[in-house]
Amino acid sequence: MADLKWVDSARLPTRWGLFELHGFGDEDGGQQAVALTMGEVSAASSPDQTPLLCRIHSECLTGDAFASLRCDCGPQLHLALETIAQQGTGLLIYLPQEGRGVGLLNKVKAYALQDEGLDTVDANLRLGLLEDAREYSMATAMLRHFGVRRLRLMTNNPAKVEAMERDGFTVVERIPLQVEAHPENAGYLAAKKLRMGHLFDPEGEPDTAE
Ligand SMILES: Nc1nc2c(ncn2[C@@H]2O[C@H](COP(=O)(O)OP(=O)(O)OP(=O)(O)O)[C@@H](O)[C@H]2O)c(=O)[nH]1
Ligand SMILES: [Zn+2]
Repeated sequence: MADLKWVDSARLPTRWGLFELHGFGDEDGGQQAVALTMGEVSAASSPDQTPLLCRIHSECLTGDAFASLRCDCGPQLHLALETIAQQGTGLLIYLPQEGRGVGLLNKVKAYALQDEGLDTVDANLRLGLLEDAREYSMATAMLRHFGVRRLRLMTNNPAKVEAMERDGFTVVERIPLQVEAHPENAGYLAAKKLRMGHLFDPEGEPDTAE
């Protein structure tokens, strides 16, 4: 369970517009994370609170920073920020849970196994790791800081919706975050759909089914 506290906030101009960057950390500095907001996100925790457009993004160094085509993370991150900017209000939480929570070096090992033919799930299992080791207590701590209870969550992953609901948040709407597929990530996207239950079409058409 994360005991995250707000540390400070600063302006963050981006190509999509001006965001505010909020830093959070625990007492001993062992856990750190940031969130970006645009517009007025804090609201009273009333049952009829206007739901907030949110993205809870899992860190992916290769996709987010190096524009890797092995996954869809970089374009999803950019699309989420663009969508928030278009709507004028929203929150992006950037969680330090590289490699679905198994860490950067394990992800490199998993990629090496995938280069030999395993899919993204079997590669983790072969390494003795969970297929998805993420937990969302840092995200829920940040949502509570902002007073957000009701979300319009940008994700293709039903497990993320369930995790938020389990923690007492209401996901009023799941907004698909589907980006263009490439030959390099087609297998990865198909594995996420078939083996991890992600709600999207690997051919490229958004799947809005709940
Ligand atoms: N272990 C492992 N992690 C991966 C792999 N490819 C991407 N990741 C990590 O997966 C995380 C992103 O998860 P995804 O499964 O792509 O998507 P999601 O966050 O569950 O769902 P969306 O909300 O729709 O993006 C990031 O932390 C990536 O670093 C892989 O092949 N193996
Ligand atoms: Zn990625």
